[in-house]
Amino acid sequence: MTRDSDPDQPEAVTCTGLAYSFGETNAVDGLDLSVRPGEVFGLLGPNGAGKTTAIRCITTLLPVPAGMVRVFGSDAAKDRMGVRRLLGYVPQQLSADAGLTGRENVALFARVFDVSRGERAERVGQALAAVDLTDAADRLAKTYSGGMIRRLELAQALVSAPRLLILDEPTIGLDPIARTGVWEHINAVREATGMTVLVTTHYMDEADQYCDRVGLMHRGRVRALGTPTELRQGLGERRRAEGAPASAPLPTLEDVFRDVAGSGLDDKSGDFRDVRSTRRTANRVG
Ligand SMILES: Nc1ncnc2c1ncn2[C@@H]1O[C@H](COP(=O)(O)OP(=O)(O)OP(=O)(O)O)[C@@H](O)[C@H]1O
Repeated sequence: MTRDSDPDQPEAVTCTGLAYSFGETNAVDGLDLSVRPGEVFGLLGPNGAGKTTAIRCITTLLPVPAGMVRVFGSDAAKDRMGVRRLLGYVPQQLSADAGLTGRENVALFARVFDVSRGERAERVGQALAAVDLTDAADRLAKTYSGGMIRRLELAQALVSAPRLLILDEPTIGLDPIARTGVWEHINAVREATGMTVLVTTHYMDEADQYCDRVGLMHRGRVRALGTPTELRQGLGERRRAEGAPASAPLPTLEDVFRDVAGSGLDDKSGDFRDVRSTRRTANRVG
């Protein structure tokens, strides 16, 4: 799935030494990150690793107090509107309005993102079709399942035809079938448009299956970077060098993460924020 970079095209995202603190908490602490045009890049990490904060700096929703962020060459600190025009963002929080139909929800985003009046109806229809919601388009969003709502939010982000789609935990709280559905639609749009995708997730199995490259983030920084296979093979080789039998199964991405983050996967998961974000999604389903 990995695409070669075009040397003439700037990186989709470059973060250099990005830092962001909430009071005493260094949420992002010297983040270096590079996302190549056309790839699906997964930013992985436990609760509190700094993923959402980094994403919010990249989307210009938070300022860049230290370091540098560029999106397709545009500086997020100096050209916020220029950066915003390049991206579609699906936040963790609910962005669909339960009291509007699917079509009205997407049309609202088309207006906000300056899709020209003449093109609007067609682009809204295309975005809904891309996520397989044409038949449900004229039903109120409050009648949608959790997976349909996530796909509707995807359509909202896609209606402006972004070069970079940023998704924060797109499948949290969804059942396995709905999770697969969300990913299949992301991939189909990516294949059709060449769009770059930056996604955060806790789900190592999803990252392994769907991401071209992943960055394992822990305590505000990327601690390991590569394709899922490279990272798994790298740990396997290291374990063999340390005496593991050659017949031992290839480590999983979760093994790699535990190796990088120590107990990081366990010590914060299930905390208040984790519960709150899962509940937010659960509320959508109800
Ligand atoms: N608005 C805020 N005020 C104070 N501290 C915050 C705020 N938002 C995040 N933090 C803290 O910053 C750190 C990084 O949080 P962030 O949400 O970026 O992590 P994350 O990796 O996205 O976690 P999650 O997977 O739970 O979304 C955490 O210690 C968190 O408690």
